[in-house]
Amino acid sequence: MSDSPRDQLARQLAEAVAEALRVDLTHQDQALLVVSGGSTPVTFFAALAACELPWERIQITLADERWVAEDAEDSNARLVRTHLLQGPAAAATFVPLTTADATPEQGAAAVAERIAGLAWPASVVILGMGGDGHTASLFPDSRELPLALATEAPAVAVRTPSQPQPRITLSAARLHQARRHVLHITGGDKRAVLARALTGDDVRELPIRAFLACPLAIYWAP
Ligand SMILES: O=C1O[C@H](COP(=O)(O)O)[C@@H](O)[C@H](O)[C@H]1O
Repeated sequence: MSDSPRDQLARQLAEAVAEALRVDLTHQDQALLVVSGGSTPVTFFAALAACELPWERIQITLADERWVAEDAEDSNARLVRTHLLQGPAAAATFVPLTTADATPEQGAAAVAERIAGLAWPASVVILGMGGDGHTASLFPDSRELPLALATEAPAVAVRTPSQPQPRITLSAARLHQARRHVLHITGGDKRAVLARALTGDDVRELPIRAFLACPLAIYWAP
């Protein structure tokens, strides 16, 4: 791996996540890791896959997903399979957020049941963030945002005008069920969005605000 600040950050995050999983596995049989999709986590996934861990005792799921086929270019599950579930890490149990149903509304109940059966609280929830302040698929312009912020259901189907595909997201309540929360972001633009989020409290304007008090460990590089 090269030594750019983003690569260094990815390695530091991977080491911290691996250590958190090891600590939790000293007192529980299975540990759950919730990861985000998008472009930011690729180097982190590769760094985590290289860590020595009892992978067969680790469950991995996603914070959110586009309702697309698992082998689609923009599938978060595909990203996880390609970059994280490699080598010994392939022994982890990966729980995707899509079903064969045509829409997320049709598949949400089955996904919710699948998610509820995992080893909560998660050891770590790793969130990403978009330039609009969305995290997971909690988008400011989504009609389902108030539901996803308020419901106790594990997963919510989401339609978002700014996004080409329908999506499914873990609810804010479910994402809160973790021992540790991390925000993994890069670049000056996202730093500025985070700074704006820290100075206000309207969660519907910048949904990342729902997690700022978790507490949230910030992993940022230029
Ligand atoms: O759409 C999504 O975007 C965010 C941020 O992605 P990035 O490409 O800017 O890193 C991501 O956290 C989320 O899981 C994903 O579905």
